[in-house]
Amino acid sequence: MAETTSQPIASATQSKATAPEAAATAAAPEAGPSTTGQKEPVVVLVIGMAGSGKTTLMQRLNSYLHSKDQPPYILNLDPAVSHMPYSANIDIRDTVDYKEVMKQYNLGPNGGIMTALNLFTTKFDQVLGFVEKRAQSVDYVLVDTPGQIEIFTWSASGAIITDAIASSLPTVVAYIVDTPRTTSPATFMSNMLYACSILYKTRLPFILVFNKIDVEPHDFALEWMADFEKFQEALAERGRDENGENYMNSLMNSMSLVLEEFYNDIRAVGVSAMTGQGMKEFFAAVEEGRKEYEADYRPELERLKQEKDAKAEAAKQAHLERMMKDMGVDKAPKGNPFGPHPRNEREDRYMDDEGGDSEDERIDRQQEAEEEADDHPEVAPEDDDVMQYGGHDEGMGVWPRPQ
Ligand SMILES: Nc1nc2c(ncn2[C@@H]2O[C@H](COP(=O)(O)OP(=O)(O)OP(=O)(O)O)[C@@H](O)[C@H]2O)c(=O)[nH]1
Repeated sequence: MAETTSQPIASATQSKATAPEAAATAAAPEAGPSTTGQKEPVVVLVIGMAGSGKTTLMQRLNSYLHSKDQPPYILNLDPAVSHMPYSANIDIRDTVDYKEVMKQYNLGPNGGIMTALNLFTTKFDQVLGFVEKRAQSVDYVLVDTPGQIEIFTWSASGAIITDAIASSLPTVVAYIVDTPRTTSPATFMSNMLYACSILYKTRLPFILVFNKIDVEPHDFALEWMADFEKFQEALAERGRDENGENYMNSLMNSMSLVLEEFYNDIRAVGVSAMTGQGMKEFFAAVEEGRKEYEADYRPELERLKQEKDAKAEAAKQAHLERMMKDMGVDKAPKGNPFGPHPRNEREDRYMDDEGGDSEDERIDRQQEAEEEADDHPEVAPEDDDVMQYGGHDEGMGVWPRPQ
């Protein structure tokens, strides 16, 4: 697997902020410290519907960071991207040729992309190794995902990649919205429900990125998110189908609570990947996301890890106990290493001679022996035989005793 150095292809365009998000007040991009005291980059997972502008935004973010002297580390996970206006450090296309995959496995384009991603996932530990090696020298890791959003968000490989990245480095999801195509209330709601489902699936800090604000400012979206009645008014006006039926109303009402909760949880920024508007706000939101990761996600990750370790330990113990039971030693009385079955002669001897007595019994036996010795000092000690043939005693001369 090859690793290359990313280069800015377009020049960075400094822009004025257009949207009055709270994020706008934050400073220029600055990667923060980890709880371990080591510098860690933030991973930005760029996810969005086909055509929302992910690749163009990746290029814009790349050139913006280069202009700030903070070149990012870039991963491209889209095997089907035909034109990539920036160079990635790690590109899935260098590892898997999705067209070849289509041919060999007799698949259509989506199946080819999905299988290519699955194959790449088997190598993802290596990819993560590369990223971790560069963790000290970069502030941002940008990840472009396949255009067919569901291939990444609802596939096993997408989940494995997301979890692997998020358990290794602070990670933020940037959900890209094609703003000009989202002005209809029905499309807006569908897009928000999709974003909501990704938030609840990944549980990662989330940024709604309204792209293409050079064509359509995203004020309407912010208003709908802040004031649900305004959204309902828009829906009443524009949500009718060709027969004049407002088919979305009842669905909207039942979804309203879910979405209100969702809007409370996320931050939204407006950007233009084309002109470079909103970059500062975007990176301020990423910084907030990093803090949220440290405050909420990482402790939860640690807790889950401890829980998993405890479960693994319990499973190990249960396995051991089962094994002991199978061997018949699980209910062995204390001091009897032979288990509950009737003891044979050899085992009896062991128990009587050395292993079977408890500490108290041994002390009693010792006392009895001492009392016996006091009462009958003329009786030689039990081990006298041994002394006769091998030892040396100063008072008694050299052994063996002369006969
Ligand atoms: N006006 C305008 N056009 C944009 C902007 N961002 C992207 N586009 C255009 O939108 C189209 C799609 O952009 P891409 O970057 O290819 O979108 P994508 O999400 O990567 O598309 P897939 O690879 O199909 O998923 C292109 O024609 C871009 O030039 C923007 O901020 N403003």
